[in-house]
Amino acid sequence: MSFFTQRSGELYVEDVRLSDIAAQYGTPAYVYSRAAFTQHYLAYAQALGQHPGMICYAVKANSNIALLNLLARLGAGFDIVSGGEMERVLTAGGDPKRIVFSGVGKTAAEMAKALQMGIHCFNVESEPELELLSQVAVEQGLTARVSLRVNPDVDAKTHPYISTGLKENKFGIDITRAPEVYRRAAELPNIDVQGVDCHIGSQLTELEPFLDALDRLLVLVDGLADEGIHISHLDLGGGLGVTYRDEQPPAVADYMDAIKQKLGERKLALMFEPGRSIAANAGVLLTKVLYLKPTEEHNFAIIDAAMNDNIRPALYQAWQDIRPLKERRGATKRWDLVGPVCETGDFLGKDRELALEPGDHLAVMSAGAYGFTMASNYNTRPRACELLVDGDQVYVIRERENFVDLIRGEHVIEH
Ligand SMILES: Cc1ncc(COP(=O)(O)O)c(C=O)c1O
Ligand SMILES: N[C@@H](CCCC[NH3+])C(=O)O
Repeated sequence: MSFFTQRSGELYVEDVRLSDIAAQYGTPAYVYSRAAFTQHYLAYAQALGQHPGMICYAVKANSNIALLNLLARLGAGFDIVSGGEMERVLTAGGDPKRIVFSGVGKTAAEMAKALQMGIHCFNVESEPELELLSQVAVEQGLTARVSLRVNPDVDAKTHPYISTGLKENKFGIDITRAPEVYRRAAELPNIDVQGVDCHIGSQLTELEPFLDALDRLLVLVDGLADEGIHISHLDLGGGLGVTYRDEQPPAVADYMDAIKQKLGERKLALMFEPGRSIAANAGVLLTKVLYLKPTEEHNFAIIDAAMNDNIRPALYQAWQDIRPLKERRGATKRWDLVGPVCETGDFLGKDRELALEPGDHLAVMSAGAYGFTMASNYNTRPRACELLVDGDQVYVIRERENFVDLIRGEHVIEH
């Protein structure tokens, strides 16, 4: 069910007309639906059901503290990749015992803080990281619960930039070397080996790569058990895809059922780290048409949102639907929707059949994940505001940046 609906030619989020939001708060603006976030998270929690485990929302997808707080209140855990994300989760009232810490470049300071907070597990991505974690844990007089993130060399069949489980990717420990590293982990001081972690990529639309990876993980888990190294949980990714255009990703319940079935008699808790499938279709980016500039080659519609607000089209040639907030009768044309940034790659959509006039408002759909979190200040553009809709209420969950925000911490030198 979508919480972004068309009623009498106007686009709504829950019970609020998006054109009213654009008029009141201005553009560009990210707008999220509380009901959508809730529903997408609960789909995972319900599919996990009574099976031991945790749904750890991947904070990188959308890290606004209001959203983290909503998820924390629903009982979510969190997958973080930096000390900054940990601070966000804690500020939002997340339970440190429900945090897993992923990422290839954790620093000693980040490890120490995470140990002090008593996080659930470190997903360790290399041998030197494992050695450092042990040292830091000894210094702190604490024990680090760990999973090793193994790289199963499985093709996730997604965009190469968001594939993470191939040998050539920087992520994880080659699965063929994993037993050796587990042996080392088992003998290191202040390290408690708990899990096997695997993440093969994002925006996966087929079950097969997940299940192929799981087969390889289970061979590893069984082999380790034979050596007396007992694994109590699996942390499984990649990320289920979403429908941006016509993709048909598996349903969360089917995905999880298939995984549970493969476990057979093994008593393994299950952890998941979904980001996109919770956040993407819970948000849109509102923008306004500034100018129409038809040329011999292209019809450019210059809009007030740009690649600094949403870099996905520029970075991955990602396609996101672009819809008018009010349907306009009249002749349509194929428009390239381009932003004000001085880059040829600054577009949010190309060849979109729309009837446009200057001043019209548009929504870039499916923008709740990897939208605001990847935004920048390029061209000294303030980052957009973020708004959360709950029924007929609109809440400002992040104010639009101003010039003072943009130069904070900069200094001119005296001579
Ligand atoms: C380790 C890890 N966990 C979780 C995620 C979130 O993935 P997604 O947004 O596809 O659900 C990613 C991103 O690919 C990741 O690398
Ligand atoms: N930022 C990417 C996904 C990266 C997933 C994180 N490993 C996107 O927008 O599709």
